Amino acid sequence: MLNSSAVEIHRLTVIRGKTTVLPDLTVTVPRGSVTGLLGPSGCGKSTLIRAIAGIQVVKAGTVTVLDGPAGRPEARRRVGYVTQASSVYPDLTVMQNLRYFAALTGSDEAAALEAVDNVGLADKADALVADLSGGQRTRVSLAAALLADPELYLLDEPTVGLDPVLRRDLWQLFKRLASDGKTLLVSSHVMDEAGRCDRVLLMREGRIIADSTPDELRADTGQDDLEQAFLTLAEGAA
Ligand SMILES: Nc1ncnc2c1ncn2[C@@H]1O[C@H](COP(=O)(O)OP(=O)(O)OP(=O)(O)O)[C@@H](O)[C@H]1O
Repeated sequence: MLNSSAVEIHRLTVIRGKTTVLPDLTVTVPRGSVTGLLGPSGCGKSTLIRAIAGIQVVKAGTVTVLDGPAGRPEARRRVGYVTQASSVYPDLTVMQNLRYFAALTGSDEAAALEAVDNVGLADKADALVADLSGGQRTRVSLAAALLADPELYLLDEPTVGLDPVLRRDLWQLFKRLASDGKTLLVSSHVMDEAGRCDRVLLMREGRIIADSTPDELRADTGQDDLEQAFLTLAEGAA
């Protein structure tokens, strides 16, 4: 039987340089839902996502992804990892990139066009990736990930710098993917994005200070505004 968690992390410790970024972190990510990883810049969100993607050296603890160790070759095919640093070819156009990724994944031209449309880049289909903004490049990477149709999406700040309409559209896309049974872990430092998630992990200084639904967060802190809820929790944790 499938484990109900797509990701299970037990007592993870990660040291980067001289800093203990994740001191002793235990958390799970439920399947078939959108989990937000929220917290201020530098709190360790990217490091945690890297550990789940299997590309982070870990000092101690275990990271189980889709019922096996993170980073094993079979898991890499089933996990779509979209980073802030774009992983597409700058000297190709958006569609040329997507055709390339479509060929790799056995998808067709229609699927490539649909992926470009899904990330709101139809009007940039013929633009060189080198000429796009950082947020647009991230979305080209996201479109490439969509073509691979992974079970688990690890999205590191996919909505950074986007206007409200595009942000809303992307969150609707994430919801659709989750309703198709995909698992999404989406990091952001914008607290109002927490309200769009099924579950929210609030991080501060390498620790999870809340693992909850948005409604539970509001009820537990007595704050309607999730930014205020975070501040209440952060003060309590300090
Ligand atoms: N290559 C590195 N070497 C040493 N320390 C690093 C390295 N990369 C990150 N760090 C440190 O690890 C900590 C966590 O960084 P991380 O990128 O995981 O945070 P984050 O929450 O994703 O931040 P942001 O929202 O700004 O991307 C920070 O204190 C950062 O300075």
